[in-house]
Amino acid sequence: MVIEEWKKSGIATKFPTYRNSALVTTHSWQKGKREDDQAEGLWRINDGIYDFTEFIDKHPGGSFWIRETKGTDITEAFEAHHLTTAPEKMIAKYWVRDAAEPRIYTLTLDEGGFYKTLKERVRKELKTIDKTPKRKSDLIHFGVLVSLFLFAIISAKYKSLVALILAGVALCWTVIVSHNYFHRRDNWQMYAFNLGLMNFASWRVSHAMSHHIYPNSYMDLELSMFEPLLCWIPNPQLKSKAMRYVSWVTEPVAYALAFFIQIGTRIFYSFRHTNIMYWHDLLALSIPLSIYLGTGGTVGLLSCLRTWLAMTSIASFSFCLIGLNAAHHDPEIYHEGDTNREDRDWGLFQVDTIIDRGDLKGSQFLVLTHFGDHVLHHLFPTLDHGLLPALYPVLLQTLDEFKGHLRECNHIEHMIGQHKQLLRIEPNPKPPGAGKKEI
Ligand code: HEM
Repeated sequence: MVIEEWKKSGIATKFPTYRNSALVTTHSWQKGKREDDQAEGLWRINDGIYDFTEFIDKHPGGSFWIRETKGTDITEAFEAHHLTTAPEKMIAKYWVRDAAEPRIYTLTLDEGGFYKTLKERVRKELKTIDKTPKRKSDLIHFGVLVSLFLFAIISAKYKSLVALILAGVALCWTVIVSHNYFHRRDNWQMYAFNLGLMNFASWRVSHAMSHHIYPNSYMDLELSMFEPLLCWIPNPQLKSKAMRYVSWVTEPVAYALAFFIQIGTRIFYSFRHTNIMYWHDLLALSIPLSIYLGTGGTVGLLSCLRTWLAMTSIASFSFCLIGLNAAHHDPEIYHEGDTNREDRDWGLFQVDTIIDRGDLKGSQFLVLTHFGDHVLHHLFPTLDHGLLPALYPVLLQTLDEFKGHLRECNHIEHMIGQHKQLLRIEPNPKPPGAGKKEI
């Protein structure tokens, strides 16, 4: 089949099927991936087909990861989620046959390449570094979680706008800090992510399996979910001239409604198509309930609901303001259609799709609440953010050896860059890493 020129991906030989669905959801992404991935109904790692059915409930990281990836190519996800060598040794037992067709993904994970070299060094480094920052992350998570409930109650009881804004910001931070936890084996902290009307299980697909593995490409669900409202891919087939400028106006509305749009889409899709709701979606209701009980029933139910919806909207706005301007969108950053780096290493591709927030470095609180240390987080998503700063020396050394660059800028620069990216339709002719802002 001939692929139209604009549909050619820089990281795969196929235009993803899910992009043709009427409504883009985690379910349509997974369904499309099963059709595209040449995994023969089982699990594919490199050119091998494996049957992990027996292992689903035994997986130390939780059954979700294996169950939800059945029928797909998990090569990069498998590599990025394990720092020990144990999983690699275990898979032989589940091998079924060699795959009939070549892999559709063209990024590499070669021995001696950037990612494998860095991972080996990180594995060694982790044996020696101080692990106490992990406990500090737990405390920060607990602190923002408790404060969101306290501010919500105070806001309803005293009709305080300041407390309402603080409740919204605390909710936004709780959601972002909980993201530190849902990338790992199951734990209680990840459930707090759902307080913002989004769902950690859904985000394990759209964020951990899609965005993290294939950032800024056609396979990145976190890009396609915003289209055509906001479109960062520099391609006139995807964004009309009007849409480029209109997006600057619609953007604040999209920010304020993003959390509601997510749950609305999931409810609609569950009714019309396949259920993608979970019991833990109900956790968000603990907020209005706590407001009601915390005010001793003196505030009416309607008022409790109003406070909850208002703080959720503030949280949604703050979340987008932070998240969409955190790392990935700037004309200097690789997006689908731009010129590729010659070295196709998966880890270098991650580095090329990110400019870190330099203004957050040094503060564990700011890093956790603002998606900081983003390059290292993309490369090693299961590591607590508190451990990442200790890994910069090996990262910088390895990047130097493989002609990669760690780039940094501050929040304002990211906001300007993100808006320029919304306007951009010309592919970047320069290979990644060749621009300014290197450190
Ligand atoms: C899509 C594929 C997979 C994903 C996304 C995944 C994800 C994860 C996660 C998140 C953890 C917990 C890490 C932590 O909290 O530190 C984990 C641990 C683990 N997984 Fe997987 N896993 C996958 C496939 C597999 C397979 C196929 C095997 C072996 C047959 C395996 C074996 C293990 C083992 C032994 C651990 C505990 C030791 C370690 O973290 O290295 N996983 N996995």
